[in-house]
Amino acid sequence: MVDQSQIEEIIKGLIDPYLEQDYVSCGSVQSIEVDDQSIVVKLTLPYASGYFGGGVQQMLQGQLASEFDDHKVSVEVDWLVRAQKTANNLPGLKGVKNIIAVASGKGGVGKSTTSANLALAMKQEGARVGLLDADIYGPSQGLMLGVAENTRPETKDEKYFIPVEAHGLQVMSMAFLVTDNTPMVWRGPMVSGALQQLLTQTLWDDLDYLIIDLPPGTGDIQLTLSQKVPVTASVIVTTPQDLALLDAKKGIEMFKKVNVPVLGVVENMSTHICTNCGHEEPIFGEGGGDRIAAEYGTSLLGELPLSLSIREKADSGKPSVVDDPESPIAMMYLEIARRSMARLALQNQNQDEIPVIQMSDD
Ligand SMILES: Nc1ncnc2c1ncn2[C@@H]1O[C@H](COP(=O)(O)OP(=O)(O)OP(=O)(O)O)[C@@H](O)[C@H]1O
Repeated sequence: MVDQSQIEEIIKGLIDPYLEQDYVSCGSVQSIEVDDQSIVVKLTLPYASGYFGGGVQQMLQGQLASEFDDHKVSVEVDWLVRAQKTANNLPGLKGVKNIIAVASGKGGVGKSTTSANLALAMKQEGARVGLLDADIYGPSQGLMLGVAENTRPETKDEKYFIPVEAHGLQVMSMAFLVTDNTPMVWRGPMVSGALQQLLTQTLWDDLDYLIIDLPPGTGDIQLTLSQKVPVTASVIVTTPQDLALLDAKKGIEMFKKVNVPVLGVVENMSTHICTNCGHEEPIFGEGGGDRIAAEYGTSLLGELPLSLSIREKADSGKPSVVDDPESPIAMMYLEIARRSMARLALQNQNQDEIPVIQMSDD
C-alpha cells in the first residue's frame, strides 16, 4: 500500500524556481488521496502560474506515475493569489488584492516600459491585472498600451471611474483626465491627493495585482505616495550606469524608510545586442543591479538588454509581451513577473528576514 508520506517525499523533491522552495514547505499541497488503485494530488501555487503550473503538473504527474506504476495517478495544479498585508497596515483597496509600486531613482530608465510589460506578463500567466499610470510628469501608459488619444474613462453614478481596458489590463491614468494644457503647477502639489482620489474612485474589478507606475525620483511626491497608498510591495527599475544605480539605492532606501518591502531590482538596458551580428556587450558596465540587490538584501529580478524591438514595440502601443509573446525578450519579462509574484506571495512568510537598514535623517 502506498503511503501518503512517500508521495509527500516526491513532492518535496520539486523546488519551485521562483519561490525557491519545495511545494510542501510553501504550503501548496491541498490534498493527497491514496487508495489501492489511485493517487490524486492537488497543488495550489500562491502566484499566477496558469502557464508555468502546467509544467509543474506534467513533471509531478510523470514522476509519480513512474514511481507508482501500479496506480492511476492524477495531479491537478491550480493557483490562487492571496491579498498580502499592506505596508503600514493601511486598509486595502476595494477590488484589489495586491498593489505593486514600480519606481526608479531617475527618469528615462525604462520604468514605464517595464511596468507595462510586467503587467502584461502577469496577465499572461492568468492573473487579473490593473495598471495605474501615476507618472504625472510624463504619463505614457496610454500610448504604450495603444489606448486611443483622447480616451476618457466612463463613469458610474458620476462618482466612480471605470478603468479603460487595454490588452486585457484595467488601465487608469491621470492622462485620461487632464489635457496637455493642464498647468504643471497644478500637477505638482496636488499629485498625491489627486492620485489617491484616482486610485480610490476607480472601480477596479477583482484584481490580483495592481501595478502603479510611479513618477520617477525619490522626492516628496514618491514618499507621500508610498506612505498613503496601501501598497504591498515595490519594484525598482534601474540602468547599470553608476549614477542611475546611486539613484536606485535612494529608491530602495525610500521604500525601506516607509516600510514598503522591495521585491527586487530590474536592470534595464543592461547590455547592448548588436542588431547585425547578435554580439552582446555590457556597454554601461556589468553587474550593477546584482551588487545593489546584494548590498540591500533584495534580489535582482532580471536584466533586460538595450533593444530596438523593446523600444519600437512599446512606442507603437503593443509592448513586446503582447506583440511577440514567444520572443526571448517576452520570456525575460515573464521570468521577472513570476519572480515578482512569487516573492510577493512569500512576503509575510519572510517578514522577519527583511533586513533593517539604518537611515540617516536627511
Ligand atoms: N530595454 C530597452 N531597450 C531600448 N529602449 C528602451 C528599453 N526600455 C525602455 N526603452 C525606451 O526608452 C524610452 C524611455 O522609457 P520609459 O518611458 O519606459 O522610461 P521611464 O523611466 O518611464 O521614463 P520617465 O521617467 O520619463 O517616465 C522609451 O522610448 C522606451 O521605449
